[in-house]
Amino acid sequence: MKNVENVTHTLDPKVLLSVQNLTMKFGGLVAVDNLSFDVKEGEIFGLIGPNGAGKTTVFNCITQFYKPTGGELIYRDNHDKVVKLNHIKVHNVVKHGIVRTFQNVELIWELNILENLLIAGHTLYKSNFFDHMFHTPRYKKEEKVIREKALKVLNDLGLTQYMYFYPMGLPYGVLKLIELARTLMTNPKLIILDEPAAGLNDLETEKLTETIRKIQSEFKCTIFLVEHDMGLVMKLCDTICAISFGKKLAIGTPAEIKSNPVVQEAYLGGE
Ligand SMILES: Nc1ncnc2c1ncn2[C@@H]1O[C@H](COP(=O)(O)OP(=O)(O)OP(=O)(O)O)[C@@H](O)[C@H]1O
Repeated sequence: MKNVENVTHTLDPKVLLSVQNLTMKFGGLVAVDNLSFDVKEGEIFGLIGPNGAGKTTVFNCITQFYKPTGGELIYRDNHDKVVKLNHIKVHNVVKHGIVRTFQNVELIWELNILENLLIAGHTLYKSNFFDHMFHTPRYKKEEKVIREKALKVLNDLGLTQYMYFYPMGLPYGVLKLIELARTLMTNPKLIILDEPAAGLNDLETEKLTETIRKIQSEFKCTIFLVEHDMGLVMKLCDTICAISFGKKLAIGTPAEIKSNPVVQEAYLGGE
């Protein structure tokens, strides 16, 4: 029998992820309703909408945490292979170059920052249990490569000074940057950020904006974010898709979305 994870599909060369007629129902509730949009390779794409609009559900469908009720998610992976994410198992999504952060900081509090990054890099290991048990040359070589990568990522994001600190007690803004650093350990193509600026002050938000831009340009990643801070979304995103009750209201540049009367109505209720 053919393995469905290996079936190839077609996709416009400029597009990294194509969300096609995505629908997610929870019993009688339609959280995402026949939603379609494309995320272009290398862009910063924002998904916005009022509370309960279905934004997190879209994320959860892309990462296969939820299996969509309907529609297709077509994606060009880090081996340039076009795959249908619906066929990928949730634990294999990261191997295709998709990584996400959550609304709350999700670091391992018992490990220092460097160790947190090393753990995140484990998906890159090719060595097996035997290699790990007996610290074989293959294991030692991989350890060295992953450690060098972690040190480089920390340096590139200006976080080297925190390398041996434990997360507890570090400023929230720094923890958010460390989460971003951690996502880079899996060599991602698509980074999904769930409300990255939530809980940050203005200065921290400014630093976060800079770091996201750096990740886009220097690490050549595509960024897909959900964010309630409209200032940040308008400043950072190349393309914005606005949704309400799981349906698409509009898609376009920040200026187009800002001046769209349907989007204004959904946010302000026509006031
Ligand atoms: N696992 C679930 N079971 C049942 N209903 C759910 C589940 N997950 C989400 N929902 C419902 O789906 C709808 C969309 O929720 P979702 O969390 O995707 O919205 P959101 O746009 O991310 O909201 P917020 O901005 O408040 O985070 C809501 O009505 C929510 O209650």
